[in-house]
Amino acid sequence: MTFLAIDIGNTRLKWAMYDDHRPGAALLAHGAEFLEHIERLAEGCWAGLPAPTRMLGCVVAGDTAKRRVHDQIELMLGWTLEPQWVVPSVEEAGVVNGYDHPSRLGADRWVAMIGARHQMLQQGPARPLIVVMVGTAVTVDALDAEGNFLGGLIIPGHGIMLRALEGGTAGLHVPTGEVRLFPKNTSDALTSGGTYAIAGAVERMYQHLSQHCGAEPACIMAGGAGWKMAPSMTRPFQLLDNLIFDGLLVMAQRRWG
Ligand SMILES: Nc1ncnc2c1ncn2[C@@H]1O[C@H](COP(=O)(O)OP(=O)(O)O)[C@@H](O)[C@H]1O
Ligand SMILES: CC(C)(COP(=O)(O)O)[C@@H](O)C(=O)NCCC(=O)O
Ligand SMILES: [K+]
Repeated sequence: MTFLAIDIGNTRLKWAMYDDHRPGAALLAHGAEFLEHIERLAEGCWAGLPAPTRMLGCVVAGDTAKRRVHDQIELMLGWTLEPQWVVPSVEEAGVVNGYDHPSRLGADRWVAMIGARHQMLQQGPARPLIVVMVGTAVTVDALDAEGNFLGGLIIPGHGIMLRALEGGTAGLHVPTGEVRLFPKNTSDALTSGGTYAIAGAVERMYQHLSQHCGAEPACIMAGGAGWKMAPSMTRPFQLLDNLIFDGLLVMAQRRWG
């Protein structure tokens, strides 16, 4: 009952193979490729893996990326699975989608919220919840204690912020700096500015949500650049490496039992 989980973001494809399609399944293998290297998967890290029985993925990088992954799956000898991709719905796994147009919500945000709520309920009582994903873009999503997704923020990630500033000015081409409370050079000013812009957005959402719910929210953070944010956060949070995969496992169990 091997299960392949795939998360195609705007920078990298992340994949993980589990021995079953349920939360708590054993991780057999995992990896990440930049999108320009998707064509390496079949001959590279997927070669020699056991054939997965099922596959569930989420993709925000567009249909071309999805088709390129289908091509890699077709190249795999003995793999006969039907790839399935998450489409955000009105309700799934105890999370209610409050977006104006539920299917226009990023599939990665939907999966991450379902994974995060499941994690929280494993650890203790239901609380309001903030889900932060620090990838190409940064998303800060809010759920009340009942599992209603109230809405969320989208802001540029570290890389996009820096490239936008470099592209829009003459004097901001500098190496990466350090995060400082009072930056005294351009490199540190840019690195600190980006980091505190993200931390500040999370702090604001924390205030909105605790005021709205009258309770202190839990905060779960994930994404390739999550570790960069960890020292600069203003509230308690939990950093989860496999949040999207956790969400895909919850959804897979509900689909296939
Ligand atoms: N080892 C790494 N490889 C790639 N990106 C990294 C790495 N460490 C940190 N990052 C940062 O993480 C971001 C990509 O994170 P990821 O979660 O893969 O994004 P996405 O889901 O949007 O593809 C990049 O913008 C980069 O700044
Ligand atoms: C906000 C995102 C670009 C984040 O993408 P990522 O940083 O994970 O590559 C993605 O979730 C997306 O394209 N969302 C669709 C629009 C929305 O969620 O409103
Ligand atoms: K992502």
